[in-house]
Amino acid sequence: MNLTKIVVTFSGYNADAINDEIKSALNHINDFDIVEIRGDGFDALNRQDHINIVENVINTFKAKGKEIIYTYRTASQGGKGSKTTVEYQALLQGICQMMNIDYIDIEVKIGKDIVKEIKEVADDHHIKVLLSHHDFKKTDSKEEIEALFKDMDDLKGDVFKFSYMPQSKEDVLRVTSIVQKAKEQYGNKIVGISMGELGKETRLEKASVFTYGFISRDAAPGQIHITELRKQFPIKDD
Ligand SMILES: O=C1C[C@@](O)(C(=O)O)C[C@@H](O)[C@@H]1O
Repeated sequence: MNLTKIVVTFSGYNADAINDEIKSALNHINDFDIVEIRGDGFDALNRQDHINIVENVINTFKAKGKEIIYTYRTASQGGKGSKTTVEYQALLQGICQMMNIDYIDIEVKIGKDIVKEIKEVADDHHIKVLLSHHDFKKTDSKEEIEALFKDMDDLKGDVFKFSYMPQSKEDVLRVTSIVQKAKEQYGNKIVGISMGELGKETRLEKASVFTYGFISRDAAPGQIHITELRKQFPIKDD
């Protein structure tokens, strides 16, 4: 078994676009382990249409033995989501109550109390909590990233993930070394991404527990097609 799981991100903006991604993913079924549904991608749809898409993805890929992450990326973290904090909390809690997912992505900067309240609902439904932080402009300092992990640890996340935009090679190297160190400290639960062309190599490193790739179109700068990722992380039976 590989320690790094490949996550395919579905970033379609409506049912047709998601259906295309589903179809392509079914044709590449061995190239990924987990499906990430980006709920902010189809934020413009009404509640029932939103639920139908999520259910469709879950039903299709759970039957194939894949795990599911639900993510709603807010605009403040580089996503398309325009929900208020109150709406964000209600959406994530509702998804945990209704949907058979494995992980819920919670943006840690939303506020500790809100993270705790969403986590309570996730725990009740045996859903793992993936605490995330993104910055599409810069990379935080070593001290800031360490403080971020400390917060994620205090909040008892199952996975700690950050994705930063590098401005220099040093930013990329800082991310790589922090992921290694944090893995030693917290265990195999760290995902550290340096975005863009400059940071691409971080998506091929084995220290991260997940690596995110695309099937139809990239959901973040520097994302790699899942078939390329599978070459780096071949399926092993041991
Ligand atoms: O957090 C991540 C990682 C990501 O931002 C990336 O850089 O591949 C893509 C997002 O869909 C996902 O939620």
